[in-house]
Amino acid sequence: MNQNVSDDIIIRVEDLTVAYEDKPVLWDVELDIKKGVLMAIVGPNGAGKSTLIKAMLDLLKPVTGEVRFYNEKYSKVRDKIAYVPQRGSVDWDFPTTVFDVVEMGRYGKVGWLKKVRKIDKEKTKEAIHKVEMDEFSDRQISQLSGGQQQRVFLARALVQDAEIYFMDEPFQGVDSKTEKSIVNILKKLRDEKKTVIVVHHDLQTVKDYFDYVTFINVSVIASGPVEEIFTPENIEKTYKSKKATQNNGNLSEIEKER
Ligand SMILES: Nc1ncnc2c1ncn2[C@@H]1O[C@H](COP(=O)(O)OP(=O)(O)OP(=O)(O)O)[C@@H](O)[C@H]1O
Repeated sequence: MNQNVSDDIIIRVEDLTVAYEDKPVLWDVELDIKKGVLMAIVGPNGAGKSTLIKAMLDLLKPVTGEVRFYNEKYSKVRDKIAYVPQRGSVDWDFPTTVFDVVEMGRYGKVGWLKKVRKIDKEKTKEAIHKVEMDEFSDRQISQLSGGQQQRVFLARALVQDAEIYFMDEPFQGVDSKTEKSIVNILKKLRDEKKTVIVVHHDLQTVKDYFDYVTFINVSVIASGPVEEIFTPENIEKTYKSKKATQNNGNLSEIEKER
């Protein structure tokens, strides 16, 4: 293999199969991701998009396969990786302020029991400013709109100064102004040579927002530059496949189908 090409690849997913109980939701996923891409992960409901991200971040144990970042296990490089989970996965009634939630993003750098330094406060303020939430800094998180919650999540990821960002549906439930400003932040990260991987729902905006796309429906259907891969054929293959909807079988039944 061309040395430069392989050097470019910073995330490698090999032969990844993930099941809940004995129901497989990802099957033999193979995926290479290059440094500096802004990539959408696209596929129908239940296709396994969130599961893929969670398995990559060691939040789920795969049946088979492995994921490597910079040729290392996730546990070795976790401080280089930031994750924005789905907004709905968090208890927004927890009594805490915007500033405190964003500052928590620094704990990976500070250590839980150490004192937050001046630099951490400054970085927190800077991230809140980037997502245009300055005036809400002292507000309780229970008193935010959906779009504002999403901005807080984003700031919490930005404050980590990571190299790789995973985001699970960052545009869900936000207005178009917030969506545009989030897209601008993602593009800026890409321009700074960060790698940004986003679970995304809206096929209409893939071409405008992203430069790489991965189509997934239980397995990877296609992955690569948007201009090459975002074709009607691949969209049809991904969305017409009944894999995700019919996939009620167990591991051995799926194996028979192959
Ligand atoms: N904790 C769980 N236990 C059992 N099954 C689960 C669990 N989480 C997800 N699933 C199932 O796994 C499949 C893939 O779910 P996943 O959330 O990864 O899909 P997705 O592509 O992100 O879907 P969506 O676009 O609807 O968010 C679905 O059939 C879902 O019902």
